[in-house]
Amino acid sequence: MSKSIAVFNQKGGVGKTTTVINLSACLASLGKRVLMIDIDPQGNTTSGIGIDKNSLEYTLYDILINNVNPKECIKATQQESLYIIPASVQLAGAEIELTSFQGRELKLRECITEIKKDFDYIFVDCPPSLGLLSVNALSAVDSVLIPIQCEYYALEGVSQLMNTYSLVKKGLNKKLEIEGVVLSMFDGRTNLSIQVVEEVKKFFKGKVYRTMIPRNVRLAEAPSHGLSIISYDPKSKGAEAYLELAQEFLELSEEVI
Ligand SMILES: Nc1ncnc2c1ncn2[C@@H]1O[C@H](COP(=O)(O)OP(=O)(O)OP(=O)(O)O)[C@@H](O)[C@H]1O
Ligand SMILES: [Mg+2]
Repeated sequence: MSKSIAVFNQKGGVGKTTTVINLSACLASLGKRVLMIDIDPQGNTTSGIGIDKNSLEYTLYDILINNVNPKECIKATQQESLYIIPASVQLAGAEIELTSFQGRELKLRECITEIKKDFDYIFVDCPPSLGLLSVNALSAVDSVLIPIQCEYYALEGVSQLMNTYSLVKKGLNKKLEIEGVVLSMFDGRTNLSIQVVEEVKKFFKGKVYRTMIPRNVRLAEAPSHGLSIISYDPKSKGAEAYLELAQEFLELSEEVI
């Protein structure tokens, strides 16, 4: 069994990268083989897991543009069973260079098809845009995981997000599903957070994970040490939450397959 998931929301700073790194690390700690693919030119997943973006021989750019074999680009991380295809700022150029390619929306799908059987889960960290890199991600995966930040305007942009999802599902990737919606940066002391939870649940019906990720300063600190939260501070509230999310994710995703 093998599943690929795009972590997608075109709104910036909602917790996509934090979720990719920490959910992947938790799943790896539970014995799964996990690959993260960084398709964001910001390269936050790459640096956040401790990889120096300036010392890379190959990145995702080389797979998409130079036809380098994906297997050559997979790097091990400090954690057992956790791997990454890194990104560099070169990817920003890929968005433009790809436009002249035939099958430009399907380059990442070709990549994932070649390596899928080597992993239990593949998570793709999308950039905060609806451009060609995000379309590549949505066209390549089995499902989409949507992080939503518990703040005012949380649902702003969700209709464009769902529109892009529907267009890709209708055209390029008919099997695409919604994996789940995760509420991030939750603060149970504020009415606003509680109100956002209600609204999001109303909008996404049964798709919202029971586990919510609290606002936790340790989660914000971990990437500057190049570590996931379970390596940086395994006793923190953030680590507890992502471990619980990993367990819930496993229960639900293995049910669907
Ligand atoms: N639960 C949390 N508690 C505290 N800080 C958090 C939490 N989740 C994310 N952050 C912080 O909020 C900022 C945005 O998070 P993150 O980078 O994961 O969002 P993103 O959606 O990937 O952003 P972008 O759209 O720029 O790629 C980061 O500085 C991150 O460390
Ligand atoms: Mg990010």
